[in-house]
Formats: sequence, structure tokens, C-alpha cells
Amino acid sequence: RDILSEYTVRCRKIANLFLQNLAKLLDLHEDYFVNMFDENALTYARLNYYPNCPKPDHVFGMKPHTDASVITIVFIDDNVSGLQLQKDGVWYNIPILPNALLVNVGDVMEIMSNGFFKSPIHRVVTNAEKERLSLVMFYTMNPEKEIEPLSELVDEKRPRRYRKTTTNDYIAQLFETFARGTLAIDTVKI
Ligand SMILES: O=C(O)CCC(=O)C(=O)O
Ligand SMILES: [Fe+2]
Repeated sequence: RDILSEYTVRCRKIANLFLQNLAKLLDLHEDYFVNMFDENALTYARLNYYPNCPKPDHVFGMKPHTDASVITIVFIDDNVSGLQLQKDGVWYNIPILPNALLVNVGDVMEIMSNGFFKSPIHRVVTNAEKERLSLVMFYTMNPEKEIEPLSELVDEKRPRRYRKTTTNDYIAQLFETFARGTLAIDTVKI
């Protein structure tokens, strides 16, 4: 528990640094996103355990999905690969890098940036010989807070591409679409 608590504090620093750089890329004040996380904002930690699987061709560790977070930090297993990312319809392996963290843009960032940043579709494949672990931190805002494209990023040339939602509603949507095998982000696209 103490270790996870310390990890959370340290990861928050990385998350903030990442959020500051995303803001800068959008020509926003560097603390724009960081300041959107109020005292009711939630960070979820998920520990994933994927047992080895005799039929890796038939069983996913985790089905294709996007994350409902603003951003996600993944601490990937040092020994076993398995996380894959989809780009232009092709699946790519995320390589194993010892002690590396992977920072992912989530759907809420895609919505707020009006599609400037894309939340990548990813999945986890299983391994016949080895089990695998990951520790994933999901940074989300106050569950009741309205999420929508930032007015600074909407104009005639780039009209609003996503409907308004809240983290609460969106997470519910994510679980539903995940079960159906569709994408939550498609339900808020205009
Ligand atoms: O296990 C991983 O590497 C990633 C897991 C993941 O995508 C998730 O928990 O949302
Ligand atoms: Fe994920």
C-alpha cells in the first residue's frame, strides 16, 4: 500500500509534466489541463495480471479498447510483451523497455482537444509460456465535470467534433461499448 501510494505521488508529477506539454502543443497556458483537475478528480490504479494461455491465437488478455481517461500511465512488464497499439488498421507491438513507462492519451483528451490528439486503440495479447503483469494509472477529472471540446480549439475551420459528456457518463459508456466490442468515442462523435 505504501509503495503504491508513493508511486501515485511520483506518477502525478509525470502526468502533470505530460499534461503541461500537451497544453503547450495546443498553444494553451501550460497549466490549462493541470488546473482542470479539482479536488474531486479521481486517479484509478489498475493492476492487470495475464496468466499464460495455451491458446494465445484465440484469447486476448484485453480486448481492443481506448481508455476513458484524460491520460494513462502504464508500467509495463519488463519480461513479457503483449501490449499492442493500432495505427491505420495495423497492430504494432509496444516493445519491452526495462523500467519504462508508457504515457497514453485517453478519450477525454481527444474530446477536449477537439480531435487534435487521438486516443489510440490498444489491446493485450496473451503468451503461451509466460504470465504478464502491468500497473496502469488512469487520470480522470471530477466525475461530474462536463467534458467537451475546448472553446479555444473550435472555430469555423475546425468545427466541434464531439458532444458534451461527463467522466461518469463516459466511463459507463466505455463499459457498455467494451462489452459490445464497439468504441465509446464513436458514441460522442458529431
Ligand atoms: O496491460 C497493459 O499493458 C495495458 C492494459 C490496458 O490497456 C488497460 O488496463 O486499460
Ligand atoms: Fe487500456
